[in-house]
Amino acid sequence: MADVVLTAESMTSGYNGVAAVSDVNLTVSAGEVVSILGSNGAGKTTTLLTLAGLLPAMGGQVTALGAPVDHRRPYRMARRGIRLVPDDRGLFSTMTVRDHFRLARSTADRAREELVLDRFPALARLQSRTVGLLSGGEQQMLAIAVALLAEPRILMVDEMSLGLAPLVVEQMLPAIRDLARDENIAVVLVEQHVELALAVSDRALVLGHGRVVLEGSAAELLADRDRLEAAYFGAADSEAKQDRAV
Ligand SMILES: Nc1ncnc2c1ncn2[C@@H]1O[C@H](COP(=O)(O)OP(=O)(O)OP(=O)(O)O)[C@@H](O)[C@H]1O
Repeated sequence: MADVVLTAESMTSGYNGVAAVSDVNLTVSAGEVVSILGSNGAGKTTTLLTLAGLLPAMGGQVTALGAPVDHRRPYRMARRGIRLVPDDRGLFSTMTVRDHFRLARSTADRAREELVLDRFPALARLQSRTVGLLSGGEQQMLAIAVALLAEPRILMVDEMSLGLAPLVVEQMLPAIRDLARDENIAVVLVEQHVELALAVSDRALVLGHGRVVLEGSAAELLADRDRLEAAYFGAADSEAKQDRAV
């Protein structure tokens, strides 16, 4: 049986008591890549933050690595091996690449650092560069490298492709898939690049107005583009029609 490491059951969450996502069900196994897709405002980041324990669920249950996710103890979640790379990458712009590695050293030994640098050799050459002078792709590599130093069992990445050149995204997304397979990490991606995300994912779900409007294996979703587009754009279209009717 697949080693399920993350589950959401009827998960509802949002802000100031108002639900932004409702009734999300999800399971992710070790080594699997699952993408959360959907148009702007659909609820992707809210879902990811709730899965990571950074936002409280208003209803339902989230379980990670066999225990309920507890938003009141984010450090405990991190220690248990859950890492989120936020869409702003969570780096310090005036610190160097080496500083970021040093900061993470309490959780990483030298051998782990070598392994991570093998995956992103560009970072080895950029050790003394401050983050503010790195390209977007290099910053993204660093953000993921810092997360990997902690040997995560669940890695969540929010909009990895944000601000990156398409060619860089085409390199980085397969690197994430390889990571999941090689290190048996469960990966949850929030992505706007639907085709590229599906190309590296095992499964995906599409959110519309905070609800799951379509889900399936990446192969199934790619094989039925009409259905995928209807799910993806349907919510936005109906919203535009309502606006025009006013
Ligand atoms: N801090 C917040 N306070 C109140 N409402 C919020 C907050 N963050 C997001 N929202 C609202 O929750 C809904 C879902 O937002 P969310 O950021 O999860 O969507 P998304 O799918 O990630 O969007 P995008 O692709 O544009 O980043 C939106 O209506 C948004 O306005």
